[in-house]
Amino acid sequence: MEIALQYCGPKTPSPVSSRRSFCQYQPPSPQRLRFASSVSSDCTALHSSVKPLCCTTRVLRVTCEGRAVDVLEKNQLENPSFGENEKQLSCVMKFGGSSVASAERMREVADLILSFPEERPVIVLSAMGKTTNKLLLAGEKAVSCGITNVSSIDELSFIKELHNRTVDELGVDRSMIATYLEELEQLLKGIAMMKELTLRTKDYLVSFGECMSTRIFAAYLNKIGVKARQYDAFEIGFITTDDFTNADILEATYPAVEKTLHSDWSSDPAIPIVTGFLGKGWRSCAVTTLGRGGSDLTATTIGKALGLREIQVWKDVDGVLTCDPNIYPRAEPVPYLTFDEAAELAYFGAQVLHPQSMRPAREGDVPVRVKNSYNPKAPGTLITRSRDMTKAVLTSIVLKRNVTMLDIVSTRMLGQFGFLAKVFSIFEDLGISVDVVATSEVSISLTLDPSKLWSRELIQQASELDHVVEELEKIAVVNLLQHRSIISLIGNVQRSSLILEKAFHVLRTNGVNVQMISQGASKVNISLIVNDDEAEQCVRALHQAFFESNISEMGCKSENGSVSSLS
Ligand SMILES: Nc1ncnc2c1ncn2[C@@H]1O[C@H](COP(=O)(O)OP(=O)(O)O)[C@@H](O)[C@H]1O
Ligand SMILES: N[C@@H](CC(=O)OP(=O)(O)O)C(=O)O
Repeated sequence: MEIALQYCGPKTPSPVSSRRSFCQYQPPSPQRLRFASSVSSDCTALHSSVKPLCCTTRVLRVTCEGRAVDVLEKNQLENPSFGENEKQLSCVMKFGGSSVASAERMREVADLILSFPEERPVIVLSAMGKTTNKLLLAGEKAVSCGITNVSSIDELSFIKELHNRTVDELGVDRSMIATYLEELEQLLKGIAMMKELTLRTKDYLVSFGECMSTRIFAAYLNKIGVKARQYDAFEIGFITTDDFTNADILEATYPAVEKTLHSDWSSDPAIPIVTGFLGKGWRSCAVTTLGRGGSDLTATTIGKALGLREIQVWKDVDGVLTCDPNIYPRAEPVPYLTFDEAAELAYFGAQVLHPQSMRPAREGDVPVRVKNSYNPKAPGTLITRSRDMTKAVLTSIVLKRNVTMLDIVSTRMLGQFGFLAKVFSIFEDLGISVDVVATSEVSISLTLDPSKLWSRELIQQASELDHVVEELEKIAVVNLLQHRSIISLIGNVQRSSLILEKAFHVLRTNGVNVQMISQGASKVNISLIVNDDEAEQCVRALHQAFFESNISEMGCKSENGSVSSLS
C-alpha cells in the first residue's frame, strides 16, 4: 500500500524526529481503525524497545487510497547528539488566563507546546480568563446574599458554564471538574452562612480557578495522546508564608519542588501541568496565593528549582512593551531587558509581570522570555542578567496610579540626628510599605502604595491613614497628598542627565509640574510624581518624545514641534 504523509499540525516537522508511531486521531470508523492500526504496527515494530521518554505528538493527515485520514504521530526524539541530560525537563512554559480562556485557546496552547518538539516543558497555568475576578466577586456577593440565593449568583453560574462548556468542547470527562464545582458552591454557602470572607477563605476560594484549568488541560493533552500529569502547587512543595492573598515563597520550596517533579519525570515521564499562583502556608497548611498575577512567580520558582534552561511566560501581548498599551496603543515591544530592569518595571506597576517574579530567575540565572500566545512568531522580550547597554537610553515608561504622598518636615532643629530613623520606624511599626523616597536632613517626601496596603487591610479607611499621620505628627509637620501618580522611567541611568533633560522638557511643554523626583539605588529607574489627572497625558507625551520622535538622542522637540539640540 502506498502511503502519502502530509503534515497538518501547528508547525513544520522537526528535523530531530526520527522514529514514529501512529495512533488514530478521529473518532473510529472501520476503515480508519484498520488503517491506523496497520501504520501503528509497522512503526512500533521499529522502536519497540525505545522508552517513550521524550515523546511529542502531532496531527498528520494521511492519504490512503485517495482518502484523507487524520492520525496522531508520536515522535521519539532521538537525535544522536542528545545526551542523557538532555532528556531531563528543559524549560517552563507559563500560560496566563487570557491564553487559556476557552476550549479553543486551550487547543491552540496545546498545539503551541507541541510545536516545540525539542522541549520537555513544565507547564504552569493560570485560571481560565477572568475566573479569579469572578470567584472573588462571587465570594463578596455570598457574604450578603443569604444561603438560599447562593446558587443564583451570576458569577457562580458563569464559572460553571465556562468550565462545563470547555470540558465538553474538548471532549474530556466532566466528572473531573464536577466535584470542584459542587465544592465551590458549598464554600460559597459557607461564606453566606458566616457572612464573612476572610483573606484565608479568599485564597481557598480563588484556588478553584487554577485547580480546574490545570485538570482540564492535562486531561485534554492525555486525550490527544500526549502524556501529561496534573499537579497542585500546594501539594508539591510550594511552601509560603501565611500572608494570605500575598504570600512569599520560602526557601524550602526549591528542593521540595525539584524532588517531586524530577523523580516523577524520571520514573514515569509525563508533561507536568502545575497550578500557578498557589502555595501552602508553612504554619497554617492552608492554601495561600502569591498575589495577583502570581503564576509568573510560580514559573520562575520552578525554573530556578529545576535549574532549567529557560522560563517562558506566554501572554496576550508581544512581550514587555515600552508602556502600558491600554494607556497608549503605540507602545512597542522591548527586545531585551535585564532582571533588574524587569523587576523595577514590575514593581512600579507594569501589570505584565508579577513584581516578585524576577527574583528566582535572577538567583538561578535562568533567562525569562515573554512571548505572545496569540502571535507566537513575534520574538518577544528576553530578560537576562546583563545586556548591551551602550545604545540604551530609555527602555520603558511605567505608570502607577492612585498613590498617596506624604511630605514630612521635622519640627526639630537642623543638625539633629535620628529623624529619618524615627520616621521609618513608624512605618515599620504600622507594617506599611514605602515606595519612593526623597530626603533632606529635615524633610522627607515619600509615597505609599494603596494596593499593598489594602492587600493587608491596613489602610482601607481614611481613618487608618489618619492614624499614620497622627503618629508622624508627634515628630514632624505632615502634609498628606492623595491622588498622585508615579511615572517610572526605566532605562540606562548612566544617561540620567539626558533622560531627565528630555523628560523635563516634555513635561514643561505639557504644563506639568513634577512634585517629587527620585532615582533608585538600582540605577535603572527614575521616578517622577505628578497629579493623577495629568499622568496619562504625561506618559503619552514622554513615549512620543523617547520612542517615536525621529530626532537624535540629544535632541528634543521644541514647544512648536521643531527639533532643537539640548546638548
Ligand atoms: N509595559 C507593559 N508591557 C506589556 N503589557 C503591559 C504593560 N503594562 C501593562 N500591560 C498589560 O499587561 C497585560 C498582560 O499581563 P497579564 O494580563 O497579567 O497577562 P497574563 O494574564 O496572560 O499572564 C497586557 O495585556 C497589557 O494590557
Ligand atoms: N489567576 C491569578 C493568577 C495569575 O497569574 O493570573 P494571570 O497569569 O492571568 O495574570 C490572577 O488572576 O491573579
